[in-house]
Amino acid sequence: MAHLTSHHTLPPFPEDLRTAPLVSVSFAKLEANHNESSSDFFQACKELGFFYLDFVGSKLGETIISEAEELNKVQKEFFALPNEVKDVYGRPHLHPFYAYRYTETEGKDENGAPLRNANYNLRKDDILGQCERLACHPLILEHQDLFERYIRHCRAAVDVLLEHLNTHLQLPPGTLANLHRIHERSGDHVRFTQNHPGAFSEDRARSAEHTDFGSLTILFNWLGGLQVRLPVTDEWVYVKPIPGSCIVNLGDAMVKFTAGILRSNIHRVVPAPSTQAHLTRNSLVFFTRPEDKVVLKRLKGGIIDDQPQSEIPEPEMTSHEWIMGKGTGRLPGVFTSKGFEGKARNPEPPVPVPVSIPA
Ligand SMILES: O=C(O)CCC(=O)C(=O)O
Ligand SMILES: [Fe+2]
Repeated sequence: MAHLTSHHTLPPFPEDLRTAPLVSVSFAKLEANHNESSSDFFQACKELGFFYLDFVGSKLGETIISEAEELNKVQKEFFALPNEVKDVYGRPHLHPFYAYRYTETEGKDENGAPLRNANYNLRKDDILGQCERLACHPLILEHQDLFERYIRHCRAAVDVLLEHLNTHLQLPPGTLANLHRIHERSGDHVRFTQNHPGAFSEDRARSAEHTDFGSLTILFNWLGGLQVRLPVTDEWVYVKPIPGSCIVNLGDAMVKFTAGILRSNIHRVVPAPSTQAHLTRNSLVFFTRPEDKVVLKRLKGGIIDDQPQSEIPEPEMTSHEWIMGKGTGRLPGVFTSKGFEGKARNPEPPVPVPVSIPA
């Protein structure tokens, strides 16, 4: 059988490693409104906030997989460019968040320059022509059509998930969809990421701990290195990449909308494990966020109304304010279902210093 993905070209994820018990949900079954799959999906959104979305057998899903493989090639090409070329599209001069950013590692390239762990955030509204476009590298423009298709397809998949959530939460029809209309300005974006091999460092791992701050994240990775902290034991465990599936996780906005019914789980990226540790690691992330103007607060209706009221009043922020605050370090700490955690532990330096890269 032809391989849908390039995972088989890489050394396998180690067999003996403890991994996170992510449930696998068939996207084709969700598209067909299969009841049991929909219940499994909702359970996973409440309990761990992370699950595999198996795209095999879905036309849309398999299209997304092949586009992710194409974009993975594009990102490798981008990161291989000379640093001074990438720096043109860097933060903060381009944009405080939708830009290229990096941290230097101890490793050196063939010219003796420090190797960089980096990411490059590319805004949905730039790619779909919904705002004045930020400058981007010509490679991005060359693949305009691929980016556009990828964003529209990921968004179509996200819309299916939002619809199932809406039903389980017993919200009036279209409530979540109306907070995430693709043609409205939002912080949705594609992220390229690259990390070079390096020894595990407790400090670095800790500074990488984060929750995603939007609604739903569609993540493709090819090597291990992603870890989630298990809700009950607080143990950090690896998430094994599965060919044909993406990893979906929920972000802070979904916790706020549902007064804590849904979970935005803490996670981090550490060096790839043993058999894969010598390889440079890439991941491709599509973040969905609520529309910029949406105020992040509990929604009214359905089973959310049965949730207890929070005793500590939280400041109400728009989605845009929340993203920019979290994305640029003005809102330090990790947001969990209990509120902010570890504020003092992870103070992200303010721009323009290159920073470690939370979502
Ligand atoms: O690289 C990964 O596997 C996860 C990346 C991630 O969590 C993020 O960019 O928010
Ligand atoms: Fe993340």
